[in-house]
Amino acid sequence: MKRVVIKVGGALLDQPSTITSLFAQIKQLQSQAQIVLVHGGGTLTEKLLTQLGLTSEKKNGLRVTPVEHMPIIAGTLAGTANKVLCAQAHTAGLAPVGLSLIDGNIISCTQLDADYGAVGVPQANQSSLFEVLMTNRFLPVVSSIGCDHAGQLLNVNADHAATAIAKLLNAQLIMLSDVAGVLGHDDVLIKQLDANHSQELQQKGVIGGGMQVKVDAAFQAANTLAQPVAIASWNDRLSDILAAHCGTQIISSSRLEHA
Ligand SMILES: Nc1ncnc2c1ncn2[C@@H]1O[C@H](COP(=O)(O)OP(=O)(O)O)[C@@H](O)[C@H]1O
Ligand SMILES: CC(=O)N[C@@H](CCC(=O)OP(=O)(O)O)C(=O)O
Repeated sequence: MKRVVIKVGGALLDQPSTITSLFAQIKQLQSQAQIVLVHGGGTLTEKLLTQLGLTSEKKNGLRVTPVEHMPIIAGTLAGTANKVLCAQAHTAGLAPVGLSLIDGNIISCTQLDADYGAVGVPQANQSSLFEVLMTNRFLPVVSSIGCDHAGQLLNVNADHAATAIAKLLNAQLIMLSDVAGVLGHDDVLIKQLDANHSQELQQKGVIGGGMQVKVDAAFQAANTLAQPVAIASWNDRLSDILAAHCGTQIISSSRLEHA
């Protein structure tokens, strides 16, 4: 059966009707595909850190994470964000199983760089837990909290986590966010984006912040999987995204060479 990894940004948590619609579509899609949902929670994390009087800086789109912030970040991502989504999936008649990257040794992580603190770089590791769950029609709902060899909790960007999971499962990857896809000059939606065009737009600052991280992660996945990755809006229909009728298709280098 075809496999699809769907990544949703954490701002989705503020859109209850969109969550309801998305889970209804996931339920339908489960008859044709094995699905894993990977989620972020950046906005929720930011809100709680601010409420606690802590400042949080982003560097190249990644949250610099002092080790002492990790209990709060693990709480929002693997706790609140994960459980709210699982509860909504349950209400939609799905059978969610909330996981982090640590569970079942799905993804191994190393620390990115001391300058970023407890930020992890994820790598595909072991798929057996996913196989068991998906074969039995459970919906894995995965947060981007990982750990290193020594057991230190790490904050992994959720786009990076989704890419590692798509590679692990050799799955089609769909990244859903609060925009129609990658926007070019004058905010016009780019339907197909190749590496050269992306580099040009990044240099001009047209693609920036969180979208830069997402696009780079999508290229990594597209190149490894040798198939396009979709970046689209969570208001688009999943069937339309899978048919490449909306959003941006991130095109792998190998596709270009063979085009
Ligand atoms: N060229 C671009 N096209 C679309 N969005 C962009 C672009 N450049 C920067 N962005 C910003 O990136 C955001 C999406 O990234 P991010 O907030 O990290 O998403 P998510 O939390 O869903 O992973 C958009 O809401 C937009 O503000
Ligand atoms: C290292 C890093 O950047 N971690 C992210 C993890 C959450 C995330 O990626 O959430 P979204 O998908 O909603 O942006 C963060 O702390 O915001």
